[in-house]
Order: sequence, then structure tokens, then C-alpha cells
Amino acid sequence: MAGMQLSGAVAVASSNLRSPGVTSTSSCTLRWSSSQMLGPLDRHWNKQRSFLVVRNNLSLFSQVQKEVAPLSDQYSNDWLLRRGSVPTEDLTARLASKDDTDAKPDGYTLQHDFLQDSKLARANLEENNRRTTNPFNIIFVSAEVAPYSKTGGLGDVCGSLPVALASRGHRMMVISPRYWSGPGDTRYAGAFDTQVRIKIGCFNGEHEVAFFHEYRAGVDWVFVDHHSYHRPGTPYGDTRGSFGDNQFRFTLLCHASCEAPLMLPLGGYTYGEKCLFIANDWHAGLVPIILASKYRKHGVYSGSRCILAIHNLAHQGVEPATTFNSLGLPSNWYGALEWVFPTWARTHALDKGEAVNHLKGAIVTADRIITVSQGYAWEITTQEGGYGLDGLLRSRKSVINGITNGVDVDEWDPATDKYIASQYTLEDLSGKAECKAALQKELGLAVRPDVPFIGFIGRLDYQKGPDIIQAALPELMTDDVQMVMLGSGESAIESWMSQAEFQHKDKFRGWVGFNVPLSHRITAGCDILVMPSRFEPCGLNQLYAMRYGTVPVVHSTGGLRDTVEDFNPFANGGQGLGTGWTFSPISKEAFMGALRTAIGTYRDHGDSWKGIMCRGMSQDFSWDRAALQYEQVFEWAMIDPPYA
Ligand SMILES: Nc1ncnc2c1ncn2[C@@H]1O[C@H](COP(=O)(O)OP(=O)(O)O[C@H]2O[C@H](CO)[C@@H](O)[C@H](O)[C@H]2O)[C@@H](O)[C@H]1O
Repeated sequence: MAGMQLSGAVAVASSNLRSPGVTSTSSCTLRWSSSQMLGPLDRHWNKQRSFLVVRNNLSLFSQVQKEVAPLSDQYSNDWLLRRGSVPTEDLTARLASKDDTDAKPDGYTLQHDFLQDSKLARANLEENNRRTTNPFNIIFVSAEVAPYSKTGGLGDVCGSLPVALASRGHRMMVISPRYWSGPGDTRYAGAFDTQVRIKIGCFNGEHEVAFFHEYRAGVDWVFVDHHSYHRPGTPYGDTRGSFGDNQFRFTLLCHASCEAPLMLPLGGYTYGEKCLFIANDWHAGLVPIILASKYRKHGVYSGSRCILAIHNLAHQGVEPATTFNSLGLPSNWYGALEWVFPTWARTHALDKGEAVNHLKGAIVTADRIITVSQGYAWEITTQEGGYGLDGLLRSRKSVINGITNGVDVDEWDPATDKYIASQYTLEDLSGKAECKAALQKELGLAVRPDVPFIGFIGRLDYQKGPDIIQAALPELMTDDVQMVMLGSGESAIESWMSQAEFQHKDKFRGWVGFNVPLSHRITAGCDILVMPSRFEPCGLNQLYAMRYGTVPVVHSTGGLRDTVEDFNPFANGGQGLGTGWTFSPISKEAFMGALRTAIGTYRDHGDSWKGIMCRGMSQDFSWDRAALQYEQVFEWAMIDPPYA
């Protein structure tokens, strides 16, 4: 993990430590010396300070192996036999097997309570693996959260990661604006007015906000209500462009988020002062600054920490320097947000390039920083990927971690997906062919099982590289393929999609707009999903595609490079390895090269294709894995003193 510097197991002072997992009977108390210490301790170097971090998520198997194996040195089989117990290797095997009942191995007399305790210990350990032993009060602050509001991956992540963390035993609050568009809007029907009102001093006045609350899937979903959120369009803008007062709207969100844990008696009691805030992207960027400048100096939130989660560094929340006075922050904190554009980016001779940058403010005040893949954690520290913030990010490299996103496995599951024509599984892929036929029919394309069907889903902007597809399409359309693109964004690309559809009526469909059910049907019905993103912090569509047996062809960048493994037909004794194709550099030629290879494999090597599909479908992209990694970072954040 980039930025994480771990050493191996560290020996500590010896003691009569009792394993947290394997308990002992009074007749067999285990003594552990330093070299037999249970559970690895990792040394974590952080800004020349070192801390010992206990990892508590050991699996039963490795735990039992570590615990029982050393016994053979101190307590020989003979010794155990004399005590009426079993040799250690037998016990290890029994504990590792699912069926370690009381069946006695031939020739041995079992000491029942020892085994019984071990079984209990295993149950405890399995439970520990599901539940954290160190629960936190966590506040997720985000501009969007699915299913209430979503324009992209940020909404997906903030709608599903908190549920995974809650199921591990953390107390979770997700706080986001209530984008209510009128009485017909049912998205917030389950959220009730808490009757709590607060006044926030910013932007030359006092602005009253209300809090709505819904408890669902173990998470407190809190919605900040203010009339500036009640507009048609997306959370950020409408057909005329971005809303002009977004800085005000998200400043309100940040102040309200800092008050919510103190004010809202959710389920009868507040979250209180000892919280862990996760500020997502620039919209929540003021949270660590508000905590440090307004609360902590009065002794409030001194036990809290704030982690900045960067989903996309390209959006930073840059506004004129004069707006600083409106943010409701003490004037001596200007330096945290201060941002000066490079000379080349200034608009006229008298332009001094002075601005405030919300994301920069968060980078220099957050206790730790998480990005959504390991590859992106490194990319943002380079000049090419740092969007002007790479220098600052390099200076905080020791607290940056990359954790690859998971997927909401309930929402994105081909076996249960309610949007697709026919459900299917890894064991029975027949439903996928039905999905393909249904999608071809829905789009008015020829229903042909043999033709390679290519899909694209995403924002039509520079990041996602739709112009690469635009450049490649004339060549691609000379082949016997079908293609569908779903997306909205730059109007030039939107018009091109309509035009291309007109030009290639029998092969190409361009669906302009945001349509979640159709995105599921494309993911299930296509054979290939292309993602020619110029940069991609993590990317979710390639994960969804693999889960649905749709093979990704992606630019080798950020999270795409981390999650898609290039197909190698010769690996694994000729059986092949890999889950898709990556290409580099980002050019029409490289894109077409990879796509042609994929199309050729689909047509001519059915077995290899099936292998790629099945390997993709077998990947574990659940949030459980990522949730464990988040927990580790939470623990580190709590060990360090507040950064600001
Ligand atoms: N027209 C449309 N109709 C229906 N659904 C559509 C759609 N356009 C996009 N979507 C959906 O929006 C989501 C997009 O997620 P991504 O992660 O690919 O990108 P995004 O750039 O928004 O997220 C940022 O944050 C996420 C989360 O951390 C990172 O994975 C990513 O790299 C980063 O850029 C997917 O669920 C996709 O299906």
C-alpha cells in the first residue's frame, strides 16, 4: 500500500500472555515467551515517530497455526498424551477442518474441555473477523450518497462503504444535503425531520439549517436541509452549468456536519466529541479546518480526527480569495486555504492569481489522506497526476494510503439484479446470453449472439476519454461489431453520439443521459466494456463489468491498472491468466490495438474468453476487504495527535 510503511512482526517484552483466541483450561495454562507472541505487531513509522499497531484481524487458521505449533517445542506430544490431550498436529488439523467434532482419533484419549474451548475460540475468532474489536463513531461527509443522490462513483462509495463499516460494528453517520425537489420526490420519504435547527454564520448572515434522519442498514443517514439544496438538476448544477453558489452550499454542509455529532440524539444519544470524520472530496474539505480552527481551540473535538478521502483530485473547489471572509472561519486561518495560480494560468496582467482552494485546505489540515486505489495514491504525488497539489501531497506522503474501492454486491449482482432480462451466475452463464439478446432488442440492433457487443458507460468529459472512442469509431465500425455508449456531459460529445448513431444505424447506439437501469443492462448484456479514461482514481464500472462476466478493456492508469489484469494465454500452464486488457499510452492506436485483440479472442478463442469471464466473476470486490483496510487507517489516525 503506497505510503504505508510497515515492518514485519515485532518482538515485545515477554509476559504470561493468554491468546485472545485460544483459551486454555486451568489444567493447561499456556506461557508465551517473546518469540511466541501471538498476533503480529506492525511497526508503523510516521513522521519519525514509531508506534506499535496491533492487527486484530487474524484468520483463525493462521492464528491456530501460530498458537498451537510452538506448543510442540515446550509441550511434547508425550507430555500432551500424559495429560490425556492430543498431539498438536492433530489438533491443528482438527481446528482447520470444518468438522472438528468430538470424534476421537484412534489410540488417543481426548481431554474434552480443551477441544471445547478451542471450538469456542474459533467461533470467537470468526466473529472477530466479522466485527471490529475497536469500534469508532464515524461521520462520513459527502456531497452525494446513493441511492438518495448520485452523479457518479462518489455517490456509490458513500452509499455502500458506510454500510460495510456499520456491519463490522462501527457507529456510522453519513451526512449529506437533502436535495429535495418537491412533494413528488420520494427519495427522502424515509427520512424524518429531527426538529433540530441550527444557525450557521457564514456568507454575511445566519443561515438556518434543519436535519432529517433515516436509520437504514445499520447507518444513520442524516440530511442537511436548506432551501439552496431544493433545485432541479444534479447536486452540482443544471442544464445551464454549475450552480453559482456551490461554495456557499457546501460550506453550509461542512459547518452542519461538525455540529451534527454534538446536536443530534440519534437513537437516543449523540455521537459526541470522540469521532472520526471522513471528509469526501472538496465539498467536505472545510471539515478538518473547521474542527481545528473553531472547535479544537476551545477543547471540543480534541479526541476526534479527520481523514480526507480523495475520489477525484481534478475537482478542488477553487474560488476567489475574497470569498475567504465568507466561510465563517477565523481570519488567521487564511493560510490553510490560500492558493496562488501559476503565472501561466492567470487571466490578465494585474491578476495576482490569488484564490482559496478547499481541497488544498483539507490536504494541509487532515490527519490522514485516503485515495481510492494504490495506483492513484502514487499518481497524485507526481507532477502529471497532482493537478498542482503534488508538492503538498508529497509532503504528506507518510499519511497517504490507497485503498481500492469495493462494490455494493447487493446492488450489482447478476444473480439477483432486478434491472436485467435474466439473472445468471458463474455456474450457469446462460442468462448472460439472454441479457445480450434483450439489450440488442431494446436498442433496436440485430439480435445476434455471435457479434462482439461493446459498451461504454460514464461521464462524457476529458477524464473518461470519450474522444478516444470518437477518434476510433470510424475504424471500429468497419468491423462486424455492435457498440452502445451511455453518458452525458460535454455537449460536443453528446451531439457526436447522436450523429454517430445516425451514421451507423445498424451498429452503434448513443444514449445521452443518466440512466441507472440501462447501465445495469449494458453491464450485463455487452461482451466488452471499454474505459479509455485519461486518469481514473479507482473506477467502478470495470469492477461491475468483471462481476457480470463482461470483459474490460481499459487504459492502464490509476485504479484501472490496479484492478484489471492483462490476459496472458500462456500463463498457468497454458490455461491462461488475466481478467481483461489494459493499454498504454492513451491514444486511438493503443486503444484499437487492445480492442482488436479482445475482439479476436472473443471470436476465435471461446475457451480463453470463458476463462477471462470466469476469472473476472470470481474476483472479490466486496467492501469487506476494503473495510478492513479502512479500519487499519482509522487506528493509525487515532494513534497520532491531531495534525492541525
Ligand atoms: N450516464 C450514466 N447513467 C447511469 N449511470 C452512470 C452514468 N454515468 C456514470 N454512471 C455511473 O456512475 C458511476 C461512475 O463511477 P466511476 O467510479 O466510474 O466514476 P466517477 O468519475 O464518477 O467517480 C470518481 O470517484 C469514484 C469513487 O471513488 C472513483 O471510482 C472514480 O475513479 C472517480 O473518478 C458508476 O456507478 C456508473 O455506472
